[in-house]
Amino acid sequence: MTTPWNRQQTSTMPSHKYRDVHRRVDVPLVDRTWPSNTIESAPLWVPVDLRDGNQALPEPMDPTRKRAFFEMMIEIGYKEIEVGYPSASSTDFDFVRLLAEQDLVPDDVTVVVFTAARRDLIERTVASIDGIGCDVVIHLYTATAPVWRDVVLGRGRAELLELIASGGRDVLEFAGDLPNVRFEFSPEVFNLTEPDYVLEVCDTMTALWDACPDRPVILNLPATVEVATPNVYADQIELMHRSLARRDSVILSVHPHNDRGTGVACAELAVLAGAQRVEGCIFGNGERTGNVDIATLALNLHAQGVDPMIDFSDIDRIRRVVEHANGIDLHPRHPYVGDLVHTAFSGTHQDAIRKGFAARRDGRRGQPWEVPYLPIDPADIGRTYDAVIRVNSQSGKGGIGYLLETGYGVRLPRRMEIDFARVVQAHTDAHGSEVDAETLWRLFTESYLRDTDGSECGVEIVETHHSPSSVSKITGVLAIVAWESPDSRGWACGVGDSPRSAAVAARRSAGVLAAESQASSASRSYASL
Ligand SMILES: CC(=O)SCCNC(=O)CCNC(=O)[C@H](O)C(C)(C)COP(=O)(O)OP(=O)(O)OC[C@H]1O[C@@H](n2cnc3c(N)ncnc32)[C@H](O)[C@@H]1OP(=O)(O)O
Ligand SMILES: CC(C)C(=O)C(=O)O
Repeated sequence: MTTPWNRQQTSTMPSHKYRDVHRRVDVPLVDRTWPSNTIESAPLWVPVDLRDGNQALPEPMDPTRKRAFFEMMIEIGYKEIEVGYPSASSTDFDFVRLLAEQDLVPDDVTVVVFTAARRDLIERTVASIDGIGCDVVIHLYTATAPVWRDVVLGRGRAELLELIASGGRDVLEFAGDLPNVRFEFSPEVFNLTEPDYVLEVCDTMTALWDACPDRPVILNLPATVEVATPNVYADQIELMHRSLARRDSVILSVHPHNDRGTGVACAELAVLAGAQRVEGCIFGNGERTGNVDIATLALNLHAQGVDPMIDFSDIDRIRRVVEHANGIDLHPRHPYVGDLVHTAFSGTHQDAIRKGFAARRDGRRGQPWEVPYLPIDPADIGRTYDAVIRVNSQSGKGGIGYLLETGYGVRLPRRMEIDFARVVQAHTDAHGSEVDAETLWRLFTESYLRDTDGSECGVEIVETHHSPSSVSKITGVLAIVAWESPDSRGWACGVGDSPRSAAVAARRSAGVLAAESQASSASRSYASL
């Protein structure tokens, strides 16, 4: 029998065209340890925006944009930066020359230059770093996965290994004697390469380049096109971590892309599995759906109490530089940096955030951050609390009260908040749009602070209280109003069954009091209520 819960879904997608990655790559790891690990310190970060990010842009960066991006990366603390593919274009080559000739790289920063395993390209790459004063990594790559071997490069396993080794020898010939140069190799499409073959290739390179603890070789294992769930990548990395020769002379690096939307998860699990270094782009620009977002990775660490060692305390400035350099705007929901990521529109979330803030004010200040719905304190990354709560038709009294309180210093009592929320709901239902604090204040004034003929009554509600228990015989709502005019200033209170009637009573009383002398009204103290 067909019931609503076992109804057959209809197949319309040609999914039979694709093979599960397990059928393409067998990862022989059964005793994986990464699921039990935790990340306790930041990996080495390497932004590749100026190379991998740049090669994905409709309009690659000009020298000015590249330089601004590079300088910003240095300011916020990156110590190793891939600066280009010098043999790709004169712009890329000239940028590396600019860094070399104008000595623009601080002593404690290493630059990475990228090249395919082709002698002419390697020679030009080495020419680009001639005379540069800083440390340099020459990053050699060749794809190793079967489809690339067969379709793109037209070489079998042994022939391709020889092509790569020959590139490695060219690197040694041109740059082996340069004391400030180290080497990196990437088996492009590592994640779709047979584990035994990629291990053979990597071990060949570390032997050829004589990896040693004083001059370690970087082996960078990319998920060039993300094709599997992140646990598969983690298994692949752990297998390499445990199998590589000269492991103590290898810096194990990862380079995830984000085709399945899980680049961040891949990088995090890879670090659990033994990766020491992560290449990616700040906010995740890059080929197709992007390189892994190393800003998100860093702030994820921050959010779990681990210092990311990169300064994101002014995230909006970083964002402006990145958007300008790439010519691509960030999504308003982009993790950490998007315009809307610290904003709650919905009522129950606003209520919880407001209570979370109040709890911190009331004594939890020094304690670990635990404000509902806000994974980090927006102030850590230079954001104010202004946008944390915004009001529309999905909002409730908590959010409305929060905006009045932060915008106008008016703290409404519970019953008055409930009453006023109805007024606001009627407004948002009628208009459909968001209301800002100014509009809320106008609605509030119109509802509670105007006389029946619509004229301003010249007083302002500064505070209202719900029947304080210390005041016997008063039931209902107490409203306090204040006024200030050239002749007098003071405050008054009123009691009523509803917020509205309390406000009216307070205003009446204010009207009387305002006529009295300032001295006599000022002598009434809060406590006497
Ligand atoms: C995953 C990645 O991000 S890899 C980096 C990709 N980035 C880029 O390609 C950006 C910069 N590239 C370029 O500007 C150009 O491709 C250049 C200058 C490097 C080379 O340009 P061209 O000489 O015109 O070659 P083209 O790009 O058309 O083709 C690449 C050739 O190199 C071969 N090749 C590709 N990758 C490699 C490699 N890693 N090692 C050796 N040879 C390679 C290809 O098989 C092809 O050879 P073929 O012409 O014999 O078929
Ligand atoms: C070759 C490597 C580093 C790369 O850019 C990739 O695989 O995406």
